[in-house]
Amino acid sequence: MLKALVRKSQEARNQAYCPYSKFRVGAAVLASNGTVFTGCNVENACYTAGLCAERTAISKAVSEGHTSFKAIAIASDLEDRFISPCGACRQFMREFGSQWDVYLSKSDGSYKLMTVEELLPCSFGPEDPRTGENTVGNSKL
Ligand SMILES: O=c1ccn([C@H]2C[C@H](O)[C@@H](CO)O2)c(=O)[nH]1
Ligand SMILES: [Zn+2]
Repeated sequence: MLKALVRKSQEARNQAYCPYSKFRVGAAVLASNGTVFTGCNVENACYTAGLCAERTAISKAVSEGHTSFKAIAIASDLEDRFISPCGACRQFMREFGSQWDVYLSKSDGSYKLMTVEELLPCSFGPEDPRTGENTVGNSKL
């Protein structure tokens, strides 16, 4: 089951579009209803416009109506190190909760399990901004 999610992230890695870094990354996110969405990194000649694999996969899921997730697996070609998501991806995951699982894998498919909370402690999330009709700026009326 989780091995299967890691395998799907490895398959997605094959689609990586990374002519600049040549660093292939794949991700597979498991929605709460059991559907899996995959993604790869998508780089751009304007380097800063590039997308990470994790955000590609999560955006595919959200754009098809899924905002509740059980787990995400991430794969790279690193042999001796577990791939570790960048800060932007950690925050992107956290938008959809802190208590879900992140499988960080090595190229041989071995993995380390961490929660979003462990990857991004003391986080800022959707519950935090106090905006809306009963507030002015940051002050609750
Ligand atoms: O967790 C990660 C780390 C890096 N990358 C991508 C971004 C860029 O395309 C390349 C090199 O940083 O790898 C990901 O997609 N996910
Ligand atoms: Zn990232």
